[in-house]
Amino acid sequence: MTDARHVEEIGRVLEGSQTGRDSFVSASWRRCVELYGMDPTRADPAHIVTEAELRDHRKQAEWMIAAARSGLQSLFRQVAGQNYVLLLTDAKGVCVDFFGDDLFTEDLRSAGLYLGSNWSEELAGTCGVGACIVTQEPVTVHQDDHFGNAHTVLSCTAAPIFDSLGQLAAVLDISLLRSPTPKTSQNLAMSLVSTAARRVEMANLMAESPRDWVLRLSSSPEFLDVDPEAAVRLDGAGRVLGYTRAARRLFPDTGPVLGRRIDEVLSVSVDDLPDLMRDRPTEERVIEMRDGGALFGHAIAPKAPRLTRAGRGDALQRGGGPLAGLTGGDPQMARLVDQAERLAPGTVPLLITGETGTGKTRLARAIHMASKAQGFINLECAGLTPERLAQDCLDAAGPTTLVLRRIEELNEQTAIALGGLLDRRPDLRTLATTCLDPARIVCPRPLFHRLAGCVLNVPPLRMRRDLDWLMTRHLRRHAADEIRLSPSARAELQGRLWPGNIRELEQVLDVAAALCVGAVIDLHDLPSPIEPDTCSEDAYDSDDPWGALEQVLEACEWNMSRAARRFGVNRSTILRRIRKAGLRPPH
Ligand SMILES: Nc1ncnc2c1ncn2[C@@H]1O[C@H](COP(=O)(O)OP(=O)(O)OP(=O)(O)O)[C@@H](O)[C@H]1O
Repeated sequence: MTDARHVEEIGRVLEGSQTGRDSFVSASWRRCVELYGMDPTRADPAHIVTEAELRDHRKQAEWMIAAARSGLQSLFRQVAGQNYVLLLTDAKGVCVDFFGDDLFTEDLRSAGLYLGSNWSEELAGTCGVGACIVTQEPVTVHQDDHFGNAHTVLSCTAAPIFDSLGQLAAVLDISLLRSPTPKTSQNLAMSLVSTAARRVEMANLMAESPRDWVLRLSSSPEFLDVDPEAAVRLDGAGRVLGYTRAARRLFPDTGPVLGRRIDEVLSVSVDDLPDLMRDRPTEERVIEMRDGGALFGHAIAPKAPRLTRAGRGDALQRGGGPLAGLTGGDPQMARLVDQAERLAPGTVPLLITGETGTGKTRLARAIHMASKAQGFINLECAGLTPERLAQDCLDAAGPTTLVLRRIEELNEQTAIALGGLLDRRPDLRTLATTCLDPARIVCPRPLFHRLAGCVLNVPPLRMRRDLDWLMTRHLRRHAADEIRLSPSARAELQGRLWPGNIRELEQVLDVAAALCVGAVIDLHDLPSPIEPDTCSEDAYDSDDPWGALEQVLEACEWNMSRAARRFGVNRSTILRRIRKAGLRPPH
């Protein structure tokens, strides 16, 4: 349609004619002229908020950006290569997160499709985001559905995202710079964006609710546990604390639902929740609906106060203890902690291996605390003389833990003296640490075997899945006030290689906490990453970094972009390497 015909059609709609447009489009055109005084012939430039305003918008939408990010990433993966761009706007229409193809950056900028652009109807005229904010429903605003001539090449499909109190929180928009003429060509986009918005609401509700019951609902038993349609959050008395949009539609229309008991709005009571838990087959977890239909329910019980590790059941039953606090659920660390807990009370000498800063000494201390030994001697092997060794050990009587840091640095005389000391003092239990592969430690073999009764390997930070937990815990413990990381700073840190491991992480966070103004550490507050350390050894072999591909992918939960950042390559290289290595993501 030419510009003149578009303007002429808007004129006819204003006079009350039906031109075959969707009614929400005609209504929006009328508002554009009559309420906002807009002129469709004028090609207004995109409305971009200032840097400072954008920071404010992003800050207020921080929780939503964090909840939406992985949903947006997976949606962007689904449409990759098809020229779609994804925008997440806040409830005011300002774009606070953005995914687009770098190849089209210029085109996207000139169409106003980038961070900070304001797509509210009163500024941008009829458009996907604006219409979605007004109608609070998913919409497609296709080509000349747009009010202003500047936007009639675009096709925008947008779905609303609601917070758990039922308020509009954000809009997820998927836009095309060039699209086929029929509007129906965007039906698939509509389905994708609506599904993504539903999942973001679900993720947000789950993240808010660790101490509450969550009842997830689905119309099909097959999808109940994997991709439910709706969810409600309940307190211990069964009162509704929050819900997703789809759940709200299942409740009666009359009056507010928040604070009411679940049995007043659905045919299920708090006492039924245990019967709807995962140990029952999905098809048995039926909830009769008042209209005669049925839904399937999945009740998730409140989490116990803080589960720090995903270890084995029996290990969990042994409870907290000094070792449990070493991991936030990383599977490798959980196994290590489990082994350490079993070995700690005995007298077997342990050799703790791992790159610099991974926490070997910290593990040694925790093992000592979980042991029966009373005395604790902690010695650095570099420069250690036989006299100093003898002197320090003389002072300790009774069962004593002797930590020998960096055993590879022990000189020959001290190694001989250590052998003699261990002969004389059977109550000394050694916990030796090393950055080297045990096979490369130069030390008399008899002594080596006396030190390495069992080898415990501490994983490097880049292989750990509890990086988020470590960051949050360090900030909480060491930074003054309530300092948090912005989503972009967190994403940047998640992508680093951490050659200095936890020690480096702590330093980076301390620097960032000191530099940031206010309570949020942003990207520019982070010091640059340091070069890989020569002590970082075999696990990340610089001759064959791809040998660690599968481990890195697992540590990144198969997030290709994050893995790409860790290797310092782009996503397509990672994909090629995955194919070459014949790896498959876990289901
Ligand atoms: N599990 C953990 N949780 C939190 N902080 C940790 C953990 N492990 C180590 N750290 C912190 O990381 C830093 C380095 O730890 P540690 O000195 O034990 O490393 P290391 O492997 O012995 O290093 P090196 O080999 O260079 O001596 C310390 O500040 C320690 O408190």
